[in-house]
Amino acid sequence: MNPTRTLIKEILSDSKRTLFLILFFNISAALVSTLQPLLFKDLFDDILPDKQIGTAAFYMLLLILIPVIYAALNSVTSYYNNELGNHLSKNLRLRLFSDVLRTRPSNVDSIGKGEIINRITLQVGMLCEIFVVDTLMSMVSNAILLIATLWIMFSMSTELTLAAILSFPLCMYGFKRFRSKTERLDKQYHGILDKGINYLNDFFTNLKAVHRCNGHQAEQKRWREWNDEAWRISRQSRLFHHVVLNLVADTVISIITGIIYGYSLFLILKGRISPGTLLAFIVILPRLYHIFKSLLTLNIDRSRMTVIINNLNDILELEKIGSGANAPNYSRVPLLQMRNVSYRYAPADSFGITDFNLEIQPGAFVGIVGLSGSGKSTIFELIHRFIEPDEGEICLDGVAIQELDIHELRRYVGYSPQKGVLWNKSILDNIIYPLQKEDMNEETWRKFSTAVNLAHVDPFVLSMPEQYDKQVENHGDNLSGGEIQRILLARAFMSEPRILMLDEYTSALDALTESDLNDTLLSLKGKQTILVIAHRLSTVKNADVILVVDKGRIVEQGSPAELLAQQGMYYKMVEKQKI
Ligand SMILES: Nc1ncnc2c1ncn2[C@@H]1O[C@H](COP(=O)(O)OP(=O)(O)OP(=O)(O)O)[C@@H](O)[C@H]1O
Repeated sequence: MNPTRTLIKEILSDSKRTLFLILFFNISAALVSTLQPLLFKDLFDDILPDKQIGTAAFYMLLLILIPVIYAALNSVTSYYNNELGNHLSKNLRLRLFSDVLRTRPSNVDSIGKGEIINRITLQVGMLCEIFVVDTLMSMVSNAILLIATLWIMFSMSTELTLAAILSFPLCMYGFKRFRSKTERLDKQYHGILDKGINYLNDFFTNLKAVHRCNGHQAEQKRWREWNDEAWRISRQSRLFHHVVLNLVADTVISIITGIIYGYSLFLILKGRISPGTLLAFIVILPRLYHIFKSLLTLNIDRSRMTVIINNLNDILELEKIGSGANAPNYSRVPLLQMRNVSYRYAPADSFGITDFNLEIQPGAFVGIVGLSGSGKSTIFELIHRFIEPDEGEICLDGVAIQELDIHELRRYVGYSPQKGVLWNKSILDNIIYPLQKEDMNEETWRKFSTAVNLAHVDPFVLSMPEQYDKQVENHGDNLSGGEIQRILLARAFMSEPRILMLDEYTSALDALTESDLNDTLLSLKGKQTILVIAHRLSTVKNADVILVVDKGRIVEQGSPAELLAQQGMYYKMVEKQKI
């Protein structure tokens, strides 16, 4: 099953009217265009020799009108082609985007963000253009035109028509051989564009680092290298498409046309065809070969489409996050359990989390501490289902988290991550995300007001001239680290989660603000479960329980006083942080 092809069929199934209109105007244009050679034949064989001046003038008028009508019919066809192409590209993009939304963020990286951007935008556009304009419609219109043209040709001279169509299998053989080469070149061409967009994406994310580290020359070199490669591939591809293919096709066609003209002269001399027939053939032959050429390049277009379709299949086939159907019980704070949970980021990694067993009582305030890279954030990533355990299970009130609706789970369990980024929108929009200002009602404004109070956002926002309307630039460049942390914290409070997971939320805060936020967490104690990862141990000094994680395992567990008395790892960390 090819998911992109199935999707295209699905989308086109509700465009039957447009498809019918395209077919109708195509057939009309084909029929109108075949009249011209017939008129020429009549004019030169009968009307002019008989000196029927009035009829000749009428024929001349028709000869002028036919191309105009043909062009008008083609314009209408193009309009509907365009409509169909736009309908297809819009719906393909919508569907691909919704698939990306349902994909685990780490899986998105397996293709690359830049690559996905390129595929969803440019490649979808190209696919629709090639598919609708060059392939589907070209196939239909050329097939119709071919039938009409051959019918007229046979009616004028069977032997000349047979000679003219002999060239078809010859060209067909020649073009078949080019298909694999086109496919390879197209794959390279799209690959290099993907790579370029990925690089630019990376470059703009690191723009400040480039300036900070004087990386101008290094980046100039990388960009030049990409351009050199892109130029080489694009040159090869264009040379092949425009020069080799066109040259070969046109040369073969010209030779055959020359032979046919010579043969027609021979037939005229023998009295087997009239000069009018020759004239009609002179008009019709280029058209016939144009049809042949279009039908033959269809093969090439199909291979170009295959490359893009395979790229889109990669996106549609990315593993989606499964969702259960159960809704969590918002009226209570749940018991959180991790039973024998193990997870490795990659098979070769020695650990992520190993054999983790944990039971967190409803309403507990839990501090999670440990050395850098010991696996603390991995716990939160597992609970929020960004990753799934290789072994064991995580339960809320005895229900495995996979059985809960994924969106409900993420509302029920709030998560403020260590490396959070802001949207380039206002501070208000960032806090209420995913709500929008126009969606806000009395209830959500109440939640907003509570959230900004709890996160101590007011003190810095109200001192700004634009206050909550202040626009965030470059994902937070115009705000301090501590301000960003408080905005993200307020966002986590907005959904009033039953479990709140905060990863290093005070790392960028001054001691006074940290102390205010510690008071906030104390005030929430018992009302919701709070899990806090912290390197600054002052952040978790009020915790009921401290978990000390080392190399993916819980090595110590107990109240701060108990752990201090044990004089183990926690004790050493506290001692080291004393001034
Ligand atoms: N997305 C990932 N892919 C592969 N390995 C990862 C990924 N994220 C984390 N790791 C690795 O897993 C281990 C645990 O990482 P984790 O982020 O859980 O540590 P941490 O205790 O939160 O560290 P820190 O205190 O520095 O934030 C580390 O060795 C880290 O390099």
